[in-house]
Amino acid sequence: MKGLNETTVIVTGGGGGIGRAICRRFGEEGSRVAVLDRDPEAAAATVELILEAGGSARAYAADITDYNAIAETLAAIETDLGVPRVLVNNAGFDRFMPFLKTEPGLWQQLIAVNLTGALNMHHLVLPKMVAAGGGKVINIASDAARVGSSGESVYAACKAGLVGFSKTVARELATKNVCLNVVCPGPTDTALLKGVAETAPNPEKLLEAFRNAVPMKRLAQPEDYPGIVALLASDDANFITGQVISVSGGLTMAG
Ligand SMILES: NC(=O)c1ccc[n+]([C@@H]2O[C@H](COP(=O)([O-])OP(=O)(O)OC[C@H]3O[C@@H](n4cnc5c(N)ncnc54)[C@H](O)[C@@H]3O)[C@@H](O)[C@H]2O)c1
Ligand SMILES: CC(C)C1=CC=C(C(=O)O)[C@@H](O)[C@H]1O
Repeated sequence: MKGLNETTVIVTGGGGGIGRAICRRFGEEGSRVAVLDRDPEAAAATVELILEAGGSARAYAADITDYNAIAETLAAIETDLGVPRVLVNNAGFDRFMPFLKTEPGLWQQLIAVNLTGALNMHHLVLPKMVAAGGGKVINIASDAARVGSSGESVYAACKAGLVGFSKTVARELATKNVCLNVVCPGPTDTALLKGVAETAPNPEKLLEAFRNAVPMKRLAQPEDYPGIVALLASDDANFITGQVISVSGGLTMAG
């Protein structure tokens, strides 16, 4: 893809299922990949895979909910790899529970990671992109934000918030050559979905219901996402901003 070779790319949650697949793709494109994750071993394992394949990557252990820690981590990334031109906000987590059974403590945890964490990343990275003359942000939200998902109310609210936030900042920075777009996965075969399913009374029944809700009748695999993320990060997408794209086998068909 145009414009990704020797470009500095940050992927949050780069040690997880979808994040790792995205990191590997940027490695293949010749980007310098900053694999940011609160799980140091997971981040290191992703870096190992990229290096083995001949790419360039470094691991950064940091929690996106901690503004000051992220500021320090970004300073280190800039020193090691250069100013980021691409940011993929992918870190996220969920607990599956009907809203009336949830407690405010869980809401705060979900909001901290899925919404405030992404705000922290934007607030600290976007000024660098503006100063450098441009950049690309790809936010990984969820089809739960677009069609709703029983048991994921607060998570869905955070992801819908991320969609509205992305469109708004896309407008604010449109003349600064900074493009923000959103990719919405549907149910995907990763640790996050397994964790969600395990908290349901009948995990296999829930996974079957997810499969049946998808017109293409399968769960997504992490490898379903890197193509669209790389495209949106590339120079081929220089006139695309504020868009929301579902990659979910037809679960959401939005005009
Ligand atoms: N798996 C699905 O069904 C599904 C569906 C729709 C959207 N998504 C979204 O896709 C993204 C990736 O999910 P996944 O399925 O690969 O999950 P995953 O659990 O496999 O990976 C998530 C990664 O994020 C990291 N992380 C979590 N909180 C963090 C924090 N505070 N700071 C830094 N790192 C943190 C975890 O350590 C993990 O490595 C998430 O935003 C998720 O909401 C997933
Ligand atoms: C809409 C639905 C079947 C769905 C979308 C997204 C998810 C997510 O984890 O973000 C899924 O768990 C699932 O609920």
